[in-house]
Amino acid sequence: MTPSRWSDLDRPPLNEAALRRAVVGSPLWTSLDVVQDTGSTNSDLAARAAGGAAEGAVLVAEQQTAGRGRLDRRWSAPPRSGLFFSVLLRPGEPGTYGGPVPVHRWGWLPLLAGVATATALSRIAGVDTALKWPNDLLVTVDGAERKAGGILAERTGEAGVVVGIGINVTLREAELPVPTAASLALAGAAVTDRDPLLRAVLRSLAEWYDSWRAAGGDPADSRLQQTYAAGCATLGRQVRAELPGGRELSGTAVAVDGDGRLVIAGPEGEQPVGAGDVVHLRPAG
Ligand SMILES: Nc1ncnc2c1ncn2[C@@H]1O[C@H](COP(=O)(O)OP(=O)(O)OP(=O)(O)O)[C@@H](O)[C@H]1O
Ligand SMILES: O=C(O)CCCC[C@@H]1SC[C@@H]2NC(=O)N[C@@H]21
Repeated sequence: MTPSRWSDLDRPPLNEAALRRAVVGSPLWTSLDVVQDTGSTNSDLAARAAGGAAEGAVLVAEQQTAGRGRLDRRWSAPPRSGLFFSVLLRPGEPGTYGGPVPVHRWGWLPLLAGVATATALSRIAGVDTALKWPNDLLVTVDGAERKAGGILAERTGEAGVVVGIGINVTLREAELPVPTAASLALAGAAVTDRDPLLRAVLRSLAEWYDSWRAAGGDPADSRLQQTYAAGCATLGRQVRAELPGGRELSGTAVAVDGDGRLVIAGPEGEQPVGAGDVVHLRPAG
């Protein structure tokens, strides 16, 4: 058997038809497509959004050749080794519960996606994840916190946001793109079959998005803020932020505010920083 046949056995394809049956028509999700190979699902879905795609479109790739992370970083992983997908949300359009969500609240969307993913992974795979603000999913492997997933939220048009989620599922140590990365398998996940993992994450995402919208985007009203704070590895830690203009801010991360910004308590008092700023976590201890 050739190596590629081995990896086929190891990493079966997603079952697009079954995923579609399970997901489309359930609350929020209006379409689901699996593509074999593309640059970035975030870029592709943004193009579809510009063409008028409805809220709730889901685009999944078996392989990405130009996966993107926050702050212009790359996201790379071997074909079928994880879940690489994007969803289209339209918080700027009126919804079931009334008017659009005010734009200043949209900073919560990547954090919401982190909470939804962490909740689902804990429930279905028994993996405990911590959230590194704003949107890294950390797992603990041999006592060290390592990144098993990331979220990239990008505005599209006036009313839309594409939320991209990357989760390392079956990557082995030798395949990790950076030594600080990890996978669910390395963290001892009980489930590494990507179909049920994806279904669980999408179900959880729909539930959290629904309650956030029902609360008009106020994270305090929808349990989101307290759930995020409880699962956030950044809070209580020493951080260093690089702000626009080359300024630096060091202090303790004390809260995440109503707009999703990290509040840092430093020598000059408390200051919120946004997801566009670079925040480094100082090692624990
Ligand atoms: N599959 C992947 N899994 C984890 N990280 C990945 C993956 N692909 C690319 N990366 C990139 O590797 C880097 C590692 O993430 P990590 O959070 O450790 O670094 P960082 O954000 O630069 O750290 P810090 O902000 O604490 O200085 C990130 O830039 C991330 O985008
Ligand atoms: O770590 C980060 O900064 C975010 C990584 C986000 C990766 C996902 S994979 C699916 C979607 N498409 C992309 O190009 N990026 C996101």
